[in-house]
Amino acid sequence: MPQLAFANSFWESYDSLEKPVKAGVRKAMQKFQLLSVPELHADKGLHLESVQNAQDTRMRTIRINDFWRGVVLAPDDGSDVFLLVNVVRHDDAYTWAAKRLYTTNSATRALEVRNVVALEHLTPALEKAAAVADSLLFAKYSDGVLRELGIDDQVLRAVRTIVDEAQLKAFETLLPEDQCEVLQYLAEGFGPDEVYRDVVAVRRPVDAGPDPDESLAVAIANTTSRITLVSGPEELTDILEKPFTAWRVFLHPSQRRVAYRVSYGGPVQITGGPGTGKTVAALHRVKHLLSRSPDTRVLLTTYTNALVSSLRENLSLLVDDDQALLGRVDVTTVNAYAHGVVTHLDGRAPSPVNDRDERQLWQRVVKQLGLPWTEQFLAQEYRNVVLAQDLRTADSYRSALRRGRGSALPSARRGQLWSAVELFESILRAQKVTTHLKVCARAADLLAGSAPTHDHVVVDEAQDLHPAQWRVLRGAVAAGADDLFITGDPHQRIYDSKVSLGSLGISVTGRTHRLRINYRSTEEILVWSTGVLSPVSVDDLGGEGSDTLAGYRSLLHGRRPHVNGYGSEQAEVAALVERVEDWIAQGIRPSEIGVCARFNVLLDKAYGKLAAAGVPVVRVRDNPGPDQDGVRLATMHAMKGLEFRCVAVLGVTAGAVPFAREVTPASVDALQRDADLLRERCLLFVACTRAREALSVTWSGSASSFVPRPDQLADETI
Ligand SMILES: Nc1ncnc2c1ncn2[C@@H]1O[C@H](COP(=O)(O)OP(=O)(O)OP(=O)(O)O)[C@@H](O)[C@H]1O
Repeated sequence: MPQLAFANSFWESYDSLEKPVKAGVRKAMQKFQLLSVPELHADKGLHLESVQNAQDTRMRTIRINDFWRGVVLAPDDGSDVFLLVNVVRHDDAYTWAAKRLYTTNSATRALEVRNVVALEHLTPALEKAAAVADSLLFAKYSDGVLRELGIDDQVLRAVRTIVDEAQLKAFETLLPEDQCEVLQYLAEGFGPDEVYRDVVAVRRPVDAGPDPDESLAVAIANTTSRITLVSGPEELTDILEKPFTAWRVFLHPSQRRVAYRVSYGGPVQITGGPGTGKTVAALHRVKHLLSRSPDTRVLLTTYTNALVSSLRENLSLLVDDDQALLGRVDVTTVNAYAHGVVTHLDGRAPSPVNDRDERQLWQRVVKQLGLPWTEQFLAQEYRNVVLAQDLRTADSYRSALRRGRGSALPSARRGQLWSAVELFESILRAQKVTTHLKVCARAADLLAGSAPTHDHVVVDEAQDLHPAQWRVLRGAVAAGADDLFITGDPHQRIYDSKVSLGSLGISVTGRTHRLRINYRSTEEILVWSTGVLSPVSVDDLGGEGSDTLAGYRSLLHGRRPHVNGYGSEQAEVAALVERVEDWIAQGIRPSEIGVCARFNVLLDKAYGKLAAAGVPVVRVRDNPGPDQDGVRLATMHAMKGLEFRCVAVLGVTAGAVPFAREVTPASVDALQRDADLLRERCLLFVACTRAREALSVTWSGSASSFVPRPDQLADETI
């Protein structure tokens, strides 16, 4: 019996097919499970036929129905795996198939595909232009070096014509995948050794022999990041009937390497820009950890309740709803976990106040003691120094290094400030309430005196955790191998937390990894959004240095973001309604559209106008389930971790982004002011990077200074 495999190009086309065509695909695929190879060739219904003038003699098409054909790569070397590569409209199928050539990469040994006709056609003319060009992008790499990295003759010829990154980009859809990735890394300035390590070594089978020309079946088996092999009829039905979620099956080698490494000696940190699949890597790690032993317990944390729900759903998808496995994972926010620990071990549930009440309490303290500071300053000092360093006495506060604070506090002043802390805490006690961070501090104390609750902790959205929350996580698991798996992006820090992981007993030295390929947004959206952050640098996740987005890119392309100012808020909202209606008219479901703003006031207006135009709308804070219809409305903060096909960011005005009230005046604390401004900038970055295909950024009056000017952006977005 033959075997069947599916290429990622197939899934891209399959997902958008109409139901009857999908049924036709399923019927055709079943034949590959039932018939022998000669029977397949003879089957009238399947009509497996070769393609005229095909560059790859193994190309065949099969009949799906009168209008659609499947494109299949059939083995001609005695091996028996058929690869379904695409489903294309009847008339286009033959031309599509005729131009493609599948080859085995000499370095990675994976199967790759190129548009061989386009490459042959373009190269000679480009060679002429290259002969008189001032410089060539890959001139400093010898043929030998490039060949070591898997570049073959035809690609090498094309490579020698490339003058700049824009030309490389134009080649991207034509080049074989692994070779293209090698070239992209080299173009980004990574050295050949790094590229070998990150692109080749992670794919190359450990037992790769000297001969790269093995059978098609072997090459297919080597291509796990782009091809799925189906083992039997049940698996076939299963994967063709469920909505295909590529992330469950195809991991980039860099994702697979971090998620499925058998064991780490201690805490491990995975960073990467928005949409690089950090959450996906965290979910696969949980799956791996669960498989290690039948009674392992895993704590999986994220930042908001909305993200907890989506993590639960996705984990359930990943482990095929296996309740025995799911029963061994606690998915929660750190605050909710800490609350549970305190309730359980103290025997009563704490009552944390919300941020607004906490501010009011500080106001009361300022008034009562006649202090020279604002309530904002005190709240920040309490959060960023006292709770961050877990200072419990006046003496420890007096001698503490106030890292990140820009205002000097001499000893006498510190005494005065400490009396404010004491008064604040005594009011909390008198009212029998507490704060979320104090619940965390209590939980960490309790955990220190009891057994760890879990065998492994996996932390997603780690960038915003406060040291008090890290202490809880540290206490949830015994220090040692595979204790903490941490994913986060310091460019998406939108709350005021500074941490030094090392000082909290979480040393990731030698165990840090970075993901660079964005699977969510188009390159056009990424380039624009990274322009928001380009004037600044951010601290890394562990608080030991700075982080960068070098090498961060997307393989997807689309339209440039729509960026526009309006004369009034009314005009801006009216334009939003039109835009949303336009997206819906293009076939985008309302639930695939996200609309966000800095404040609820503007969202309320957008809600009213959209609803009045007959567009279904829901608020993200009302936790709509995945099946609930309606455009999603959320504040920028609530957009964290979410994604939508289309995103409109409203109200990006000079007065709202940054929001002056959230920015500490320089006269109060200059360092805090810088941190606040950075946080506001990151907030806009987070909001914009939620978009998959279309992004609109608008304002009324004057634009936020964070909106990149055209001259601050790379060429292709202008
Ligand atoms: N290997 C993959 N193949 C296909 N799609 C993927 C892959 N990895 C991630 N994705 C998709 O890319 C999108 C972003 O992934 P994910 O949410 O894990 O990124 P992230 O790095 O956690 O993002 P953010 O930091 O912005 O929250 C999701 O739609 C996810 O399904």
